Amino acid sequence: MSKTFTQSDVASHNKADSLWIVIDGDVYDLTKFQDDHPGGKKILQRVAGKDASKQFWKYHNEGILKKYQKQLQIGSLDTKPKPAAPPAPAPTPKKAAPKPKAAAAAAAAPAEEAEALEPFGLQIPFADPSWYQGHHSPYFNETHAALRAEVREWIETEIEPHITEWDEKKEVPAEIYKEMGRRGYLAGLLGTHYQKDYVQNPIKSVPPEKWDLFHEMLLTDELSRTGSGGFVWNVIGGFGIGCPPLVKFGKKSLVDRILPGILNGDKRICLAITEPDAGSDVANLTCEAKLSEDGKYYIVNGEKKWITNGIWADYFTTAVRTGGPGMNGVSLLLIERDFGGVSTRRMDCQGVWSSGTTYITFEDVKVPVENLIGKENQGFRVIMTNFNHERIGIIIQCLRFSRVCFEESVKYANKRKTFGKKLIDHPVIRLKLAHMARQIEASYNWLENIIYQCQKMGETEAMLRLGGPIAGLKAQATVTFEFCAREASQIFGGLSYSRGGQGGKVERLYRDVRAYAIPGGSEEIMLDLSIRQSMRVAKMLGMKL
Ligand code: HEM
Repeated sequence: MSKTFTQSDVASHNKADSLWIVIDGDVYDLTKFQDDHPGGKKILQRVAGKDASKQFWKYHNEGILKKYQKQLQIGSLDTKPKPAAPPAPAPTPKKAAPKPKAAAAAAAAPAEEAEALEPFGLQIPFADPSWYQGHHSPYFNETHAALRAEVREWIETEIEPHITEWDEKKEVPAEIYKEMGRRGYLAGLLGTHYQKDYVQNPIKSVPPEKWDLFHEMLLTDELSRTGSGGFVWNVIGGFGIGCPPLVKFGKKSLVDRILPGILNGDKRICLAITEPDAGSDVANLTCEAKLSEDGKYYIVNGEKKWITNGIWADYFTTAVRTGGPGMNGVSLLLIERDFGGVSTRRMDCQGVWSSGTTYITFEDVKVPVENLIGKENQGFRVIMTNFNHERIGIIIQCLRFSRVCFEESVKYANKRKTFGKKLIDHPVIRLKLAHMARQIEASYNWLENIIYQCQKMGETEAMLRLGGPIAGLKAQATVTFEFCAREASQIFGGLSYSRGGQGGKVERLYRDVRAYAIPGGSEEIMLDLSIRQSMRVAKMLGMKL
C-alpha cells in the first residue's frame, strides 16, 4: 500500500459520510463498511478520524485484519516506521551455531551431533513443539525447518483467513485440494517414502529422497494449526486413510492407472469401512461382494456410514464381505463412482463440518476383480495395518488442536482484564494453562518416539509392536484435546460460546472433539486394545511374568 497520509488528513475524515481510522499506523476507510460492521456503526463513528488500534485489538484477533485489509486499507501514516522483517515465520531457518561442515551435512548427520535449529514462530512456550523454540531435537533437521516455513506461509496467507467461512459453508473450495496436489503434499502423506514417481510437482522445500515420517508428521501438524478438524479432514481425511491401502497392497496396474490423478489433486479417494451397524467392530461388517459366475466381477450391495469426504470422492476403498462370518471373510475393494450404483448423501454432524461426512449406498455395483486390494478374504489385516496410520494422523491433529487451544488462551489471557488484572495474572487461569501444557508436551514426546519407531521398524513389526502404544496414545491425545478445548472455552467465556470472532477457533474445536474421540477406534476400545495388544505381543516375544 503506497499512499501515505498525515494524522491531520485522517482527522478530517471523522464523520459517518467519510469515516477513516488508523490501526497500527495503517489507514482504513470504513465509510461503506460501517453499515456491515458486526459490532455496529456507532462504535466506529466514535473513533472516526482517530487512532483506534487499542479498541480494535480489544475486540478482534489477527484474522480479521488479514481478511479485510485488501478491501479496506487505503494507505499508511507518514509516521509509520518502515516495515522491519516480519517476526514470524522465519523464512530460511538456519542452524543456531553451525560447526564447520555441519550445516551442509545436517540432514544426514547422526542425531546426537545435530545442533538446535533457529527459533521459529511466535515463541509462546508450549504453543509450538519445543524444537520451534531452539530446543535440541534428535529428529528434526533443516529439511524439516524448510518444510515448516513453506507450509506455515501457505496456511497463514491462503487458508486461515477463510477457515470460518468454509466451516459455516460446510465446504472447502475444490481448488484447495488441487493445490495440495500441485504443491506435492499428497504424495508425502501416505506413511511411506515420498511417492515421487507418481507426481508432476514434488514438494519445493524437501528433496524426495530426504522425505521421512517426521516430514509427514510436521505437514499434518502445520495443516492443523488452522484449528479446524473440518478443514484438515477435507484435504487429507479421506485421502490419508483411503489411499495407503491402494499404494501398499493394490495391483501395480491399478495403482499406475489411478494414483497419479489422486496425488496430483485431480481425483479424490476415501475409506469406506464403517456401517450403520458396524463401527469399531469391523469384523462384523455386512456390505457384501459376490463374485460373478464368470469370475470377472464382484457385485457389491450394502451401506456405509460416517464416511469422510464420501460426497466428493471418485474412489472408495471399501471393506466388503466376500466370505463367511468374522474377520476371515473380509476383503478390500477399490470401488469407482463411475461404475454406477453408488449413491452418496451428506450427513449433518456435530463437528468437522467442512469434511463432508457421508452416507453411502452401493446397489449392484459391478467391480472388476482387478480392483481387489490385497488378497480375497484377507482384507482384515490390511485394514488393521491401515489403522495405525489413521490413528497417528488423529494423534498429530489432536495434539496440535490442543496447542491451538493453549495458544489462543495465552493470547487472550494477556489482553483481557477482569477484576483489575489481566487474566494471565490470576493464578486460577495459569493453573488451567499449566494442566494443558503438561498433557500436550507429555503426549507429543510419546508421539515423537512412536514416529521414530515407525521409521525404523518394518510394516509387519510396526503393526504388531506399535499397535498397542498407538492405541494408547490415541486415547491420550483425544482426552488431552477434550481437556484443552474445555479449559480454553472456560478462559474465553461467552466468546467461545458464540461462533466466529475471537473465541471462534475454540468454539469450533470444542465441536470437533467427538469427531476425534469416537472414530478410528473409540477411547474405550483404544485403552483396552493398548493393553491387550501389548501383552499379546510381549508374550510372543518372551515376556516373563
Ligand atoms: C478495519 C476495521 C474493522 C473491521 C474489519 C472489523 C470487523 C469486525 C468483524 C468481522 C466483527 C465480527 C466478529 C469477529 O469476527 O471478530 C467485528 C466485531 C466487533 N467489532 Fe469490529 N471491525 C473493525 C474495527 C472496529 C473498531 C475500531 C472497533 C471499536 C472501536 C470495533 C468494535 C467491534 C466490536 C465491539 C465487535 C463485537 C465483538 C463481539 O462480538 O464480541 N471494530 N468487527
